[in-house]
Amino acid sequence: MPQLRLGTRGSPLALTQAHMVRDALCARHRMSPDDIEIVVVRTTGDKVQDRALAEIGGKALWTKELDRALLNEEIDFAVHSMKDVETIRPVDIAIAAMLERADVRDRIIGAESVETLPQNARFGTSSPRRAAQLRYLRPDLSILLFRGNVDTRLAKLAAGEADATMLAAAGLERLKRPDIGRPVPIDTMLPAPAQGAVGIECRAEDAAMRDLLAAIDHAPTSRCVRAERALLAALGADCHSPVAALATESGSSVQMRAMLYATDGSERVAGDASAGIGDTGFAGALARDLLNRAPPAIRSLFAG
Ligand SMILES: NCc1[nH]cc(CCC(=O)O)c1CC(=O)O
Repeated sequence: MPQLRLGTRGSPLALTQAHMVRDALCARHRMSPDDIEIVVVRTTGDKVQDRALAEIGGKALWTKELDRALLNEEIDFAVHSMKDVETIRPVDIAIAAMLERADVRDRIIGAESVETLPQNARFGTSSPRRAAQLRYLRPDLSILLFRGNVDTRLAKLAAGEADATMLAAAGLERLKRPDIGRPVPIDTMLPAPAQGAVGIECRAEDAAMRDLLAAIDHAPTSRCVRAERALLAALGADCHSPVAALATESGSSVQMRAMLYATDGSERVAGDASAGIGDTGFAGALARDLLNRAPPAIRSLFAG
């Protein structure tokens, strides 16, 4: 009899991540996999595949249905790619743990590098961040809307719908396809905030669940991803904003690099900051610094 119900989206990547979380809990708490039932919940983002996400309007495309299942006690905890989790969460839902972050880079598929893409190549992506970064570096490219899960996008590429695309290395690794494409250096494409991190949420009041999950939390990942999310919050940004940010820890300090782009990639503003580990204010300060220096075309994108 399963005692805990784990909610997840049904994509192959989401299911893989759900199994990683189940394995981590079993290893840590000496539970058996039979104790954790995996419950697939279909989200709006899964149902609507043919339009740009920004166009669908509405928020919480990847989480709303899972949030509802959590609050209705149909599931006890939910697994997400932290990159897809809204900046502002319902107060009665807690991000209780994160697994150790994987490779944070993007991988380019269909070309060796951004620099060596043929002139005027067709680049498939539906990420406003990737589109803006590519337009900034390579204004000649034509950017095409490319949605769907990892396999769908690879199939579209194979069918010649675009010359190249980009996917997160973390997703490819978890799907056991780590050799597809080439990694793009961080200096060329700074990743999305929270890229590569898997997060686990539960009801804020569920102290027993929070304790179980806290035991599998990877603290450096949690701190870095929370700092990146604090930057987004201070910017008034969400996962559809053309923002790149990466926090990393070394020794007793944390560094963050961040970039804001104009949607058309015509301009960008970059900044970095460092602080002692555990500093909670430095990301907000970096956000304000970026907004102060941002040209109007960028500042107008952010509500912060
Ligand atoms: N927005 C889709 C999404 N959300 C998380 C990942 C990959 C895994 C991760 O970054 O943690 C992806 C696919 C991609 O960007 O290639």
